[in-house]
Amino acid sequence: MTRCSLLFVEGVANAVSDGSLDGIQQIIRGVAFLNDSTGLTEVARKGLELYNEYSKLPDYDRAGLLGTTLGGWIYLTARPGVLIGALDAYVFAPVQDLVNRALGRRSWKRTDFIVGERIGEGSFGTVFAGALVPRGVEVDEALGRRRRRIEEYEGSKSFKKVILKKVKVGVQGAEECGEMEEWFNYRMRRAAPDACADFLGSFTADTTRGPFTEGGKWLVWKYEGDSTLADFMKARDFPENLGSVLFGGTLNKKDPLQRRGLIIKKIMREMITSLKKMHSTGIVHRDVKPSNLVLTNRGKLKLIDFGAATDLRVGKNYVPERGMLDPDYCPPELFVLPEKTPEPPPEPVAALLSPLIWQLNSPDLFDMYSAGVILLQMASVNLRTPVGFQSFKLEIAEVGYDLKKWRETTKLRPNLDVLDIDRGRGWDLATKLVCKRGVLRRGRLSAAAALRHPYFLLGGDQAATMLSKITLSK
Ligand SMILES: Nc1ncnc2c1ncn2[C@@H]1O[C@H](COP(=O)(O)OP(=O)(O)OP(=O)(O)O)[C@@H](O)[C@H]1O
Repeated sequence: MTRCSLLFVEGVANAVSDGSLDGIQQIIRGVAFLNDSTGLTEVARKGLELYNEYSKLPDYDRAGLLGTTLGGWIYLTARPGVLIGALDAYVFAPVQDLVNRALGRRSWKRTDFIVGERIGEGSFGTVFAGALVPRGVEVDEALGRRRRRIEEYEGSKSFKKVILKKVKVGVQGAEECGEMEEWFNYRMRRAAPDACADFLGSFTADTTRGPFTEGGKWLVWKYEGDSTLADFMKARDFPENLGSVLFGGTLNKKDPLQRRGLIIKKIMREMITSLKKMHSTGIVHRDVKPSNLVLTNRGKLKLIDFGAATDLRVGKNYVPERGMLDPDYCPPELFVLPEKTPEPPPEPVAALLSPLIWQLNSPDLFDMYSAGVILLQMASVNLRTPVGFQSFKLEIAEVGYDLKKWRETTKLRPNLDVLDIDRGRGWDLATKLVCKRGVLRRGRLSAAAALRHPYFLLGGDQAATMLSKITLSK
């Protein structure tokens, strides 16, 4: 073992100090020696043989091979990550499936849930609040009592509130959208679980009774919170109404403008951090808006509604010329990829091409425009009214999506003081998100670049969050 470590250390030192190939050979020998001593020699021997073959090559060929391997590695690990994508598809997804089965998450049935009030309806599904029936409890299936029954269970130990989405039956395309949303939720749960609502799985109704239709599919999430960002934004006291959820009482002594600034900054940081995680795995949400950001009781913003999302790592849910569902937050380019981009090829080919597509088109910038519009809306009450928002859309289009020009010419007289504090860093960020793309389809900040913007650097929101945590834990 000591000899093996010595070989290793020497090898690494040589390889690092003079970049010598002998150093690498020495490392392999170290592995071989270790394996010898444990009886597992084969892999290291093969490595050594390969290396010997490689070192016999003329210098020119060696450099070529090294260059190709390095280039291949960079390509395969570049965004959106072909290599990690292959691991995800062939290793992580089957493992997730096994774990779900073991935990019973994939084998839900109709009688596991109590369906409560209807809280929303989209184009392909109807959303209900509900609860998981506590273990060992028989559900009384009498209709009309369901809503009351949720509250009846509320005090019980294993009570768990859920959100149920009923995929519409007999509506064209609804079934396909349901399948897509399920696929994206599983994918997001593997890639960025803290960025989205906790997806519990799905079930198919076995009979037609109450809200259930035989054969109809239902998707289930953990109930993350009572309100979305849109609900908070509708209130007159926004953003103050989020102060205690996000920071406890730590902002109480601050100047009101500074307080509003910190709340908005924290929301932006949460939203853009989630977008960064999602984009780094190749997914573009395509429907980022306040009503698709749910606020948990712990003050975390989570993304919901992946019905319009597209995974450009494998071309999932990408249909050329299909735009965004909600035109209010849609960027001027309308589509994530140029309209002439063809239908995606089969998944493995699409995956291999994805770094190229990503580098050429930066599809993630699509969501970043929506994030910028949300920032403006949070900053100015005039842009939160339906009439004001519609006027904003017309005015910004008229000035070619140049936000600075819009501010000089707008008739809305928006109060954007909260973006002007701290030497106008918030306003500067807004101008770099709400803009047209340049000639190379760039020019708008990506999520990673936005988080490096001075607006977020040394952000007082982080200090206040820490302070609120310390205060709470006392
Ligand atoms: N996990 C969750 N926790 C709490 N509330 C949720 C959750 N998921 C969804 N909701 C609530 O349900 C509403 C509708 O959900 P969702 O946006 O997924 O459905 P939809 O059918 O696409 O509706 P829409 O087209 O109106 O967006 C959300 O606005 C939110 O209020």
